[in-house]
Amino acid sequence: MAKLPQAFIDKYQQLMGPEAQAFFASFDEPVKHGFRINPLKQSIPTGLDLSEPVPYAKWGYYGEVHGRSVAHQSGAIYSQEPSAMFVGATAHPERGDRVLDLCAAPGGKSTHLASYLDNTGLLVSNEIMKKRVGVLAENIERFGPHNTVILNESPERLTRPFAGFFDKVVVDAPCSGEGMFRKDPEAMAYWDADYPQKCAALQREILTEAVKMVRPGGQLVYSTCTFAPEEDEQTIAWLLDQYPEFHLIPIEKTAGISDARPEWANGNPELKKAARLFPNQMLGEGHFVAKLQADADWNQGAKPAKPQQVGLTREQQKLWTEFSADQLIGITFPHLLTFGDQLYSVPAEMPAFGKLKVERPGLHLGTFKKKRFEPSYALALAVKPEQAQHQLTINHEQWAKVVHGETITIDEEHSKGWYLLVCDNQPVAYGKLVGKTIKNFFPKGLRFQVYD
Ligand SMILES: C[S@@+](CC[C@H](N)C(=O)[O-])C[C@H]1O[C@@H](n2cnc3c(N)ncnc32)[C@H](O)[C@@H]1O
Repeated sequence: MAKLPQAFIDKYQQLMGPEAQAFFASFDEPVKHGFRINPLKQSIPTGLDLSEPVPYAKWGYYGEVHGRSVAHQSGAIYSQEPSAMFVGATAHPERGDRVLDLCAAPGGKSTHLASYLDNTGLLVSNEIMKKRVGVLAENIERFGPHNTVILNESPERLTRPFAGFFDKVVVDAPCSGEGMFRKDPEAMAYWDADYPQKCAALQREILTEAVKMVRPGGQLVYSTCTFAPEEDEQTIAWLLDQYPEFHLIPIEKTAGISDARPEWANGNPELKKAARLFPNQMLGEGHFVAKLQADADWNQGAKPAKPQQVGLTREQQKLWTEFSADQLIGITFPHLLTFGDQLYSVPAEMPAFGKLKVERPGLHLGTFKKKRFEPSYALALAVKPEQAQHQLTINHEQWAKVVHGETITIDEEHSKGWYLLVCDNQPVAYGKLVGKTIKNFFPKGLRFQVYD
């Protein structure tokens, strides 16, 4: 039996009454796993069990995929707990939208939002913690979107360049994590009876900044993975009070997802429009999700920064043009920018970076070396096999060597140069062929051993 904190038991016993027993019992049930397939990739990996779709989440399935599989490492799937999928499904960006994921690491919601955008519009994926932004960048680069900027900023410092800028702002807030108790019992060690109230104070600070970046008539999606009313209904009740220009939009609820509980806040019946995901009522760990729309006169007259200027030196342009003409088919990157010797494709609508802390100004295309261009791992994962002029299919054993940083040899000779390495129909890296040997360029920091 899960050893839930006594103060937690007392609190939910009082809030839920007879329903509390089923809620507590659900903490002894097995964790429900899930994954989403990546629509930005050309094909679905073979061998996945797609028999149990998550009914409310486009691309979502119940089940578990191994972290050291080709499907996972190539970004063809993203492992995500099923109730967390309800956040992206609720935000549901349209093609061409400008979207901000304000609290983004490790990237579950961002990759889902990128799936909807389908390489159109702009996704700004932000994470305040330096030590978490690296894994966010890794996960996004594996997923392969072309239109994503990754920042490492506080919400407050984003509000100037992005004033009234976004069609959709997602705040997947830091919270007391009660919905993590089953998956990660250590989350209970951080919890005490005052923790939800402390988190609620931080959530209000974050929301105060988030609303400044919503365009007139734009939307805000707020979510937590906790059950605490202080952080859920009460936070939204506070928001509606502070910002009468924002209104809750009803969310379609299926598969055991239920209305939020006005009686756990100030009784405002509007709060029912938000959603509660309880582990005893649906197949997932638990979440709270609210969707709000701003009035058309909200943030009228706000002035975001002008678009980022781009451009390359003549030598850089020549090297990139040669590389892309030789390597890429039907795929262009018109807004190019270098940071040092690193080449990036910057989404066209991105406001000027100014003094923002930038983890990735866009899709990393590669590195300019003396008189040559070296493609990046991120580019390999952002290209579909049909878009690659030169590719080599490798088998699982060869893939295991590539991700471990070893060279591999092939049977036939091909012309010397860069090849997109493809395993199970998924691009996995670029390699440089010399004779029958493929030199390894798999990033040192990401190397791993497939077999124990
Ligand atoms: C629930 S997690 C986000 C999970 C992520 N959206 C996903 O789906 O993978 C909340 C994030 O908020 C970040 N955070 C913590 N304090 C913050 C603050 N003051 N402002 C903005 N974000 C903060 C945390 O570092 C954490 O990565």
